[in-house]
Amino acid sequence: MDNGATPARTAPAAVIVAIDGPSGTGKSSTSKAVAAQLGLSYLDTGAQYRAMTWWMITNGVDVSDPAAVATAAGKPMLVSGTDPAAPTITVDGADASGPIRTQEVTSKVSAVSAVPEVRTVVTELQRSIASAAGKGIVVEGRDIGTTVLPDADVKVFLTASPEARAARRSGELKGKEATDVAATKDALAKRDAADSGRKTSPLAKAGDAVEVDTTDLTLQQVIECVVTLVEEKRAAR
Ligand SMILES: Nc1ncnc2c1ncn2[C@@H]1O[C@H](COP(=O)(O)OP(=O)(O)OP(=O)(O)O)[C@@H](O)[C@H]1O
Ligand SMILES: Nc1ccn([C@H]2C[C@H](O)[C@@H](COP(=O)(O)O)O2)c(=O)n1
Repeated sequence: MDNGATPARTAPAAVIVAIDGPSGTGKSSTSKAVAAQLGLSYLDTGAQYRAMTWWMITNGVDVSDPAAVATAAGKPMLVSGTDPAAPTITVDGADASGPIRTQEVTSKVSAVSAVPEVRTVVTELQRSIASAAGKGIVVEGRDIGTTVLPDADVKVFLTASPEARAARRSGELKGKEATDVAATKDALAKRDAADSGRKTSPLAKAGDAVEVDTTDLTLQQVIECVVTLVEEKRAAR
């Protein structure tokens, strides 16, 4: 600009970050912290599938019957709040953040989320939330980089050894439900097998995702790694 005028400042383009991986690899903790640090929105897509499952259970839908689940898939109204400091999820206006974390929902969510009609409804919702996030968003789940947001700017696939994941989860559950590491490891393995083995958008690493093994990393190190990937991407634009 050579006319002496101050160049107009343009807002940085929205950045879309997809974080996928098996259960207990640190997706939620990492995604929330990265979003908060970078001023982005945050979406927990697992919470949406859990909310759908909770609605099915409380409305008497037989979750072992894919046809019944498919018929009901469009009925609940799911709303996700995307503030990383206080993410929320409501179903038909009711706060579902507590009920979706019960053992019953955890044991049934893989069956419900395997039903293609459920995935169609939830995927559409996820895309509309991502496209409305003005500054950008960190979206975590199982199929974000492969299916929901295949054009995401940054894709990360988190992994960790089964032992590390079970130990992390057992630590969380102490005094509440199960505390047995072996049982937790078993339950995680079962859920991962179901999530990876389903036909429609299974848990998978996108070809262009950066894989980060978090087994021997602290949560802070994982957060820094993802923040760096996002900053590098922004700098290269
Ligand atoms: N790198 C890490 N080192 C140690 N503990 C960690 C690390 N990352 C996450 N954790 C802890 O592990 C537990 C599981 O993490 P988190 O809920 O973020 O995983 P997740 O991948 O989102 O799991 P899920 O898919 O089941 O929701 C939490 O208690 C979290 O604090
Ligand atoms: N994008 C996603 C996110 C989650 N799911 C399913 C599979 C998980 O077992 C379940 C609960 O997720 P979590 O809260 O453990 O992250 O939801 C999926 O199919 N696709």
